[in-house]
Amino acid sequence: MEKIVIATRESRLALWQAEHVKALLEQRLGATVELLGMTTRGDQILDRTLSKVGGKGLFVKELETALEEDRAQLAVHSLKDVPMDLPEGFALVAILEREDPRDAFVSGKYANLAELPPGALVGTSSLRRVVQLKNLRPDLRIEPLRGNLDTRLRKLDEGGYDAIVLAAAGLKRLGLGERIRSCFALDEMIPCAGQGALGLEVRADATALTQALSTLTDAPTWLATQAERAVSRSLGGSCSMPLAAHARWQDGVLVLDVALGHPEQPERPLLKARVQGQPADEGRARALGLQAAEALRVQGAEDYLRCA
Ligand SMILES: NCc1[nH]cc(CCC(=O)O)c1CC(=O)O
Repeated sequence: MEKIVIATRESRLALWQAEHVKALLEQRLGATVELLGMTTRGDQILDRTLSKVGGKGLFVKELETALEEDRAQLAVHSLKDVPMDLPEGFALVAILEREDPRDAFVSGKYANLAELPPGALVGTSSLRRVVQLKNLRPDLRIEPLRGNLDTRLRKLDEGGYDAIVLAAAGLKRLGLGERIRSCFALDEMIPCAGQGALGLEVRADATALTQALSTLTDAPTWLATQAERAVSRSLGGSCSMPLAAHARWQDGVLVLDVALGHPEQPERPLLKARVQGQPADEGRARALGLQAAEALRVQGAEDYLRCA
């Protein structure tokens, strides 16, 4: 196989993930691999919430341009940052085994959410986390928090917040696991679709590379994330939608938990559903996702989504 160039964002987490995939390609495929670091629009815009400036696609577009121009052959993404439908000409060809998918509670003074005093200030810019936090603790004040992981931790340490909520996977990958005071249970703070998993994207016409990379896919993660992403896709998935979808394997059964909050009135009740099944292939995993989306519609999801 010829040399593979991986296009990657330059945040510490993105570089870690690209290096991780580089090592995997070298070990498992005997490939020669180089990294091409680049800055995306999503990395540059730090003063506004992502949902207001164009959503998930902001982190992947520059990488796709590099693939298009053949400056790189592979893009490594946090799956949760990848739009539900890729632009024409690109394909998600492998999904690697998932890290811890949970959200983490990070704080100097407090060990968990229950310990926070009334009216405490929590930092997060994710609408999904906002609606679930409000549902668990209506008294909390929640303020925006953006930037890469190091920036967010610094803002906490400088005293800007009583606590912040971050993906456990990112912290663990960067060796910052000791900053986690506690993890939320998977059904009280349901992760977003794809959280903790890595997705490999190539040009749709890269047949040989697609074949080689597909051997790296972790089948249980692939099926679980297909179910999760189908929920988002069905409901018109975007960053401006406070949607949580997480599927986990329990004794051979895939249990999919979903929750939807109101994007402008986070205090409105969460719509929640759980569906389960034993999908043997991608199509049936997606069908499980559609079933969960339908369960949310029955509860009035359309009404919540109208203003999004
Ligand atoms: N939205 C940014 C982002 N994209 C991926 C991760 C962490 C790693 C992962 O979930 O795979 C994070 C940080 C966070 O949400 O706290």
